[in-house]
Order: sequence, then C-alpha cells, then structure tokens
Amino acid sequence: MRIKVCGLKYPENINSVAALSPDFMGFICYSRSPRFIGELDEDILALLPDHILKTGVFVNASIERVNKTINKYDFEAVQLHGVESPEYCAMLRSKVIVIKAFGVDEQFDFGRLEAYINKVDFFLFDTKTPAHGGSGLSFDWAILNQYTGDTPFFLSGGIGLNNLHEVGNITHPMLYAVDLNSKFESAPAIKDIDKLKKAFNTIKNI
Ligand SMILES: O=C(O)c1ccccc1NCC(=O)[C@H](O)[C@H](O)COP(=O)(O)O
Repeated sequence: MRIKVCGLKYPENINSVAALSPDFMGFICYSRSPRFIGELDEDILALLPDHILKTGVFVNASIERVNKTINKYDFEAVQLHGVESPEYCAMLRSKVIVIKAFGVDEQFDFGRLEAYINKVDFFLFDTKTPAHGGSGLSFDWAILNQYTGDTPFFLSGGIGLNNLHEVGNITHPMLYAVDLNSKFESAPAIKDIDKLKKAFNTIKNI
C-alpha cells in the first residue's frame, strides 16, 4: 500500500515528513485552503529525495497556471479536485502523473469515471464537501464496492489513527494508496510526526 501525505507548507515540517519516506507528498495550490503553499520557496522542494513524488493539488485552475506551477516546483504529479474535464486531464498527463479526485457521497455515480479512462493515472476518492478537500470527514467505504473499473485509486477523506486499521478490511483490488492529511495535524498544514510514524507502521502491516 502506497502512502501520500498531503497539505505540507512549512519547510521544517516538510523535511520531517520527507524523512518518513512517503510515496507522494501533496502541496496545496488552492488559495482558499488553509494549507495553501503561497510563496513557498521552490528550493525547499528541490531538496526532497527523488523517490517521493511531489504532487501539486489544484481546484479548477487554468491549464496555464497549473503548467507554470509544475515548472516552478518541478512537480511530478498533479491532483485535481475541481470539475476538470477528461480533456484537461489528458493535456496534463502528457507531462506529469495525473490524479483526478472525486467527492464521494451516497449518490455518487461511478459511471462518471468512464470518460476519464486512459486520461488519468489514478482516481482519488475523497469525501464530498463544498470545500473540495481537507474536510477531515470520511465517507462510507462500502460504496467503493460499486467501483468496478481498473484505474487504481487513492483512498482519501478523514483517514486517521482511529479508522486506519479498517483500511485493512478493504479488499478492493484497485486500492493503491491512502492519503493522510488533516487527521495528522497539530494545526492546519503542520503534520504531527509521531502520529504519522504510527500510521506508517500500521499501513506497512496492511
Ligand atoms: O487539504 C486541503 O485543504 C484541500 C483543499 C482543497 C482541495 C484539496 C485539499 N486537499 C487534498 C487532499 O488530498 C486531502 O488529503 C484530502 O482532501 C483529504 O483530506 P482530509 O479529509 O483532511 O484527510
């Protein structure tokens, strides 16, 4: 099981999380989020180990702005949390790994995903909220049984030490990674390293 830690912003904390060797680190490029990276110095990210995929997280940004930000931070992946179209995703996929996020609730229609097949590398299933992400709320993971596609996915939304062990009960063959964010914070964008260490140990045994 791969691990993504999302919502990093502060240099010292970024380096402490990197020392845990997650597979992906997410940097929020959406100004309405409390985890927005703002004018984060690109030299901080340039020093991260190559095996950690630096991921820019966007919500309905223009392709120009996404491309500019990819170039600035040398992102290897983008995660898209708005209503980005399959064509938009395909344009970015010629350059970086594309993770398309969907807000899931009881009414979610997995048929919507068909248009994205071969246009994205991964789906990310998050809890549907008006804030687009970072809610700290989980959804009913049983809904994932309705997903019969073969694009691998990240499980996201309100994952914490309280429910992480239940991830081990998910037998879906396309579950690729778990996404850890607000449940591992002492304040927005400040990750609690001890909590993350516990989570990494749990995930290693899944
Ligand atoms: O984290 C945010 O503030 C955020 C805001 C807007 C769009 C996406 C955002 N985060 C993206 C993520 O990958 C989060 O890890 C995901 O939404 C789950 O967050 P949480 O429920 O806090 O675990």
